[in-house]
Amino acid sequence: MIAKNTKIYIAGHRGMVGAAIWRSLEKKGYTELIGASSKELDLRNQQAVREFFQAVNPSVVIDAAAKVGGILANNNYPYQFLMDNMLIQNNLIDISLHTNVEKFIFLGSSCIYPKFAPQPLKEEYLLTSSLEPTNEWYALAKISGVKACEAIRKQFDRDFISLMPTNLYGPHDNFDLQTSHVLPAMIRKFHEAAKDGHRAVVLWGSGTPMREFLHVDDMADAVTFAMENRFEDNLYNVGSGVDLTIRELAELIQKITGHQGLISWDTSKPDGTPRKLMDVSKMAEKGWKASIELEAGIRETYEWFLQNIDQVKEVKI
Ligand SMILES: NC(=O)C1=CN([C@@H]2O[C@H](COP(=O)(O)OP(=O)(O)OC[C@H]3O[C@@H](n4cnc5c(N)ncnc54)[C@H](OP(=O)(O)O)[C@@H]3O)[C@@H](O)[C@H]2O)C=CC1
Ligand SMILES: C[C@H]1O[C@H](OP(=O)(O)OP(=O)(O)OC[C@H]2O[C@@H](n3cnc4c(=O)[nH]c(N)nc43)[C@H](O)[C@@H]2O)[C@@H](O)[C@@H](O)C1=O
Repeated sequence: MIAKNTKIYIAGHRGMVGAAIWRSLEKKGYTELIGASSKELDLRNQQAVREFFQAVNPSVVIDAAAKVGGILANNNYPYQFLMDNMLIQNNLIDISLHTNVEKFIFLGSSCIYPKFAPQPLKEEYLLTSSLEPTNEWYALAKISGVKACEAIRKQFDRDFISLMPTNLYGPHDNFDLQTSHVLPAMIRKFHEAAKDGHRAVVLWGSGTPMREFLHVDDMADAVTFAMENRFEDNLYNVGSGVDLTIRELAELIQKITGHQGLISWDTSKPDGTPRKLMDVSKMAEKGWKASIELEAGIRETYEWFLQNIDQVKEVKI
């Protein structure tokens, strides 16, 4: 049982996931939420992180801060995706081990699993064969974060755990067409093409890869659940357990946005992993499952996009 006045530091609280975790914890009555923007605290700076922890002394740390992007950004900026993520997570994990942090939640990604692993992806498939090249840098950083938390559990018996989210979407996503993930990119592309006389929309790759999507409010709910319950293992997948092809996703978003033009596929862009459906039975056994259905979640995200169209986030690397 965690007291409602426990000091909870959400690293990356202005990001899509961090903001959703903040909303979820606030709704549940937690009163001592702590956040700092990257301008206020650059988590790559170890000394600054130490001073921040000395000042705020959190009991719970949720690491939702990372260099994040879609397939092209991952492929184009391997060094930043590897190094920024290792620096951020290493500083947070190490200072949390050496201070009074009682619970640490690390967020990884489904891309940590091997490119051709059997489907659905079970937690035990980690490190059984090679990674997908477009995001192996990011995946390696995330794997080292998972292993650091596992080492701390094993050696010091501290409650450090890792949640592996599938592809996420929702309010406050990144809508920059060069750096975003596929779902916000499609919302923007179809919306703008519909407004522009229903011109053709150009999408990337072949359209055949399959992806699983989870609404960020479900993700935040899973993080809150993991914070409030003791988990015996280190690693838990978090997903909806359902996937579809990129082409099917395009048709769904085309319908939701009312676009009536053609779709063409730019096959000079990478497809990435052919499929990465999570096995979510371990979280289900603990008592958590997703509740937001994909079409309803995209409709809500599209509404949010329309209402925030002049100020949607566009992340540059
Ligand atoms: N989006 C997705 O589909 C998925 C996300 N995840 C994981 O979820 C977590 C959150 O992702 P998401 O919310 O989508 O990403 P966002 O890009 O929306 O948010 C990332 C946050 O990290 C912060 N941040 C980045 N670099 C630094 C830094 N050097 N110092 C301090 N803060 C920094 C940013 O702070 P600021 O805004 O102040 O600059 C931002 O708030 C990440 O760990 C990601 O790997 C996992 C799977 C899928
Ligand atoms: C969450 C996950 O996200 C990344 O992996 P990804 O799932 O491959 O990323 P994505 O969402 O950008 O693409 C999914 C699929 O969709 C296709 N696609 C079509 N048209 C557009 C398009 O317009 N934009 C984008 N971005 N993709 C498109 C694209 O070609 C690909 O086949 C990781 O690098 C890593 O960061 C990670 O962990």
